[in-house]
Amino acid sequence: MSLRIKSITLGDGIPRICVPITGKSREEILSQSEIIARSQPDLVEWRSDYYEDVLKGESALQILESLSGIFGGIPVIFTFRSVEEGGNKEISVWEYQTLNIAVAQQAKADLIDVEVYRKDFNACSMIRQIHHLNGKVVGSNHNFQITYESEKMAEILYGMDECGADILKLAMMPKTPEDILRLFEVTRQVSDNTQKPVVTMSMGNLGKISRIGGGVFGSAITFASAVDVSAPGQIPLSEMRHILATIYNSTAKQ
Ligand SMILES: O=C1C[C@@](O)(C(=O)O)C[C@@H](O)[C@@H]1O
Repeated sequence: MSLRIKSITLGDGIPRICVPITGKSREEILSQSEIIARSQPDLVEWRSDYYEDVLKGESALQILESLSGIFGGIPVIFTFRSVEEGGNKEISVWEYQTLNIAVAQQAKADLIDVEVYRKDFNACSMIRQIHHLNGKVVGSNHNFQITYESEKMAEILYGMDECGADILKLAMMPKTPEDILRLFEVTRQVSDNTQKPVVTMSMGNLGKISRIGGGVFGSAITFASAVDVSAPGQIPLSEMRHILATIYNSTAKQ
């Protein structure tokens, strides 16, 4: 059920807070990171698809080298989010594979996000390659329009598990409060039936309750903003800390 990454434990009942880095240039990424590091979140996610030079030579690896220095003991997730799943930059399957494998080889990122249901892409094989390089994987899937039927959501999460992902993550957009209830139900069911941490969120304003309450149903990470949001509905880090401390009676840093 729980997974240890550096000094943090995921999946022990208290959600950990992950803050995204969304700078467009090297300068912006590093200055955001300095600010974020000062607020000491549990994890950070570098959303490399925001970075204008991400696909140029070794630029992404150079940024990761700097981030590992800035964040020290705070785990860093490397994510390239494709346009199809709500990201900012087009990337071919070949470029996506090359980039993620280069990041795994470099071994500066603690987790690599892999879009398990990307079209014409063998995610299971990529996950095996990343594991071979001693990397760890966040399997992910997103829909910014709708919330799938419950069965489909469960299938997606179990499919990531079968494929070998170390963390199973699903982000949906709710149209009704019932959509959020269904996401909670699936989160509870899947997290009870897998050894892996499950991470789910309902996005947008309506879905904010899932970012706060998802941990009660088994979601292991919640994303909060320190400088900029990387998805609709993210709550500022300082507010999130207070709310989580109240709900989970945790000793999380304030
Ligand atoms: O998968 C996720 C979750 C997310 O989409 C959210 O809704 O908080 C934010 C993304 O940056 C991250 O990669």
